Amino acid sequence: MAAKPKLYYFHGRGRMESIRWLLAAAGVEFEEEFLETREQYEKLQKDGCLLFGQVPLVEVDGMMLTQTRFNFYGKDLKERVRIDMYVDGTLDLMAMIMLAPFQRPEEKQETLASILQKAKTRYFPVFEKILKDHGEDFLVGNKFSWADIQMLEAILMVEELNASVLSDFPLLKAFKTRVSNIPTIKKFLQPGSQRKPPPDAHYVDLVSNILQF
Ligand SMILES: N[C@@H](CCC(=O)N[C@@H](CS)C(=O)NCC(=O)O)C(=O)O
Repeated sequence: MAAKPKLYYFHGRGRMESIRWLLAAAGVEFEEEFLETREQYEKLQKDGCLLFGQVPLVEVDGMMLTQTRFNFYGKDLKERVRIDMYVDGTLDLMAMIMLAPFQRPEEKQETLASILQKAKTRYFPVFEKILKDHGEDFLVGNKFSWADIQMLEAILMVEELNASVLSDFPLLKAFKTRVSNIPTIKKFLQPGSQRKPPPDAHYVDLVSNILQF
């Protein structure tokens, strides 16, 4: 049996969390090595594991993968293009939320308010309309895909900023319930899974120290 994929990242969400979501949704078990020191990060670099000198790093069957994306990936090119567009859109939204904790406290509140506004006016209306227009259960091809996994991750991140953010988006609300109840996802959402909590001050300090910014 092939060894479990091994994930190298900080003990927090960041850019690894979407990969954790994807593996969890696929029912793939994985191991994690958490970066706690600058030395661990430098060793990965010295050993040539980090193509662009960056984490996330995923080790699968002896291959060292960065820029990591896995497949839940549509039946043809047209579906894949749509999945890519939706994934990249939600990733832009999530990246803003991901980076906010690294800002100075006086900027942070303003940034979070602006992210929330963008979620409500730029991103969620698009996905609400997609669901309304095709009337299907999932975003692409009436089949559970990477776009759905990441949409749910994004919804939950935005709800951490404002719990009632979906009140004007009934189809997204129903989508959230539907996807959350897929058995592998349901398991990942339960306490004790490898899902990580929102970043706290300790996480922010740790990442800033290891990456030296
Ligand atoms: N496009 C890359 C971006 C990776 C990235 O920005 N990683 C950050 C940590 S979350 C990093 O390693 N920064 C160190 C650096 O760029 O020197 C991906 O998604 O994997």
